[in-house]
Amino acid sequence: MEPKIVLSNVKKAFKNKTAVDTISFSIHKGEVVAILGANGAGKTTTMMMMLGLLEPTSGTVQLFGKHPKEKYVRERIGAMLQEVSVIDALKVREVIQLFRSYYTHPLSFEELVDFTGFSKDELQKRANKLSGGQKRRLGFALALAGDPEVLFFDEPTVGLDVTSRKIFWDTVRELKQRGKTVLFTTHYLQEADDVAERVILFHEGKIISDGTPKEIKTKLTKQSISFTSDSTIGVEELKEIPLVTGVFQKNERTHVITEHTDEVLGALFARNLPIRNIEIERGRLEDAFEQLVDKREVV
Ligand SMILES: Nc1ncnc2c1ncn2[C@@H]1O[C@H](COP(=O)(O)OP(=O)(O)OP(=O)(O)O)[C@@H](O)[C@H]1O
Repeated sequence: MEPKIVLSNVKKAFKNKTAVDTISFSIHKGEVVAILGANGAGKTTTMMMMLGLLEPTSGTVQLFGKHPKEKYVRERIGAMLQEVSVIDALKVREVIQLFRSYYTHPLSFEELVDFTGFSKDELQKRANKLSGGQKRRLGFALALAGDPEVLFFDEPTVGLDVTSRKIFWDTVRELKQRGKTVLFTTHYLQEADDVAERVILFHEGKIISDGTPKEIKTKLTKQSISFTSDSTIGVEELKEIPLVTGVFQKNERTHVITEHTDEVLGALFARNLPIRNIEIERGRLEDAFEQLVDKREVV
């Protein structure tokens, strides 16, 4: 089956800044994909190019085999961006109905309300009276209004309380069940791990990893032995221990990365190093992420 989204060697440069640097990936029907990265990594710029709101400096973006701006594409995608601007003078109910009217086969009003959890009172509120979280939920309803095949969410849960977050992710799971393709950006590692089956990791405009959360974890988070020490232990000394693949310091703890914890632990003791509070950790996406992007990593 043809991929729904194809980016080929896409680059976006602003005046003196390359926001996205020659990236390529394809996304197929039914995938739920997280674009993960720290602030400024290029996630939003990439999403804007997929939506046809920004043109790449070079390379191509195709949705359904076409340019993102084509009507065929517009009718099949829905998006919720960081800034939700709504028509202030209308009530929530009216905005939702208005958006439904733009599409040939919209989702039913009841379904949209159900998905976004709006109460009767909230539906009567004017859009300009909504809280940040409510606005976001309205943005979600509007993204879904046309019953799109592909959905884009830029930092969807920023500003949502715990309950709204849960409603949102439950809905994304439901959308997946219905065969929808979902792309979302986040810098919450936990969200990517919980919800996405594929994580594309961005760092300084480049893709530095693309795989399942599990693949990322096994690829990157070798086991790590961490400890504290009263006296400074030279990084070089630790790096010299056989089977050690990395050493970094974080929150007063020294982390030694290895796939062979037993042997390395043995070597640490054999050297009589003054280490305390030893912990062995494995495979947290959080750590994988830090290992990838954190300049503090020494090896
Ligand atoms: N219109 C613009 N003009 C100049 N530089 C820009 C523009 N838009 C984005 N940038 C820069 O490009 C880089 C990537 O920005 P982008 O918004 O895509 O990152 P992001 O990963 O989405 O981050 P965030 O989570 O903060 O939204 C940043 O350094 C940003 O300052």
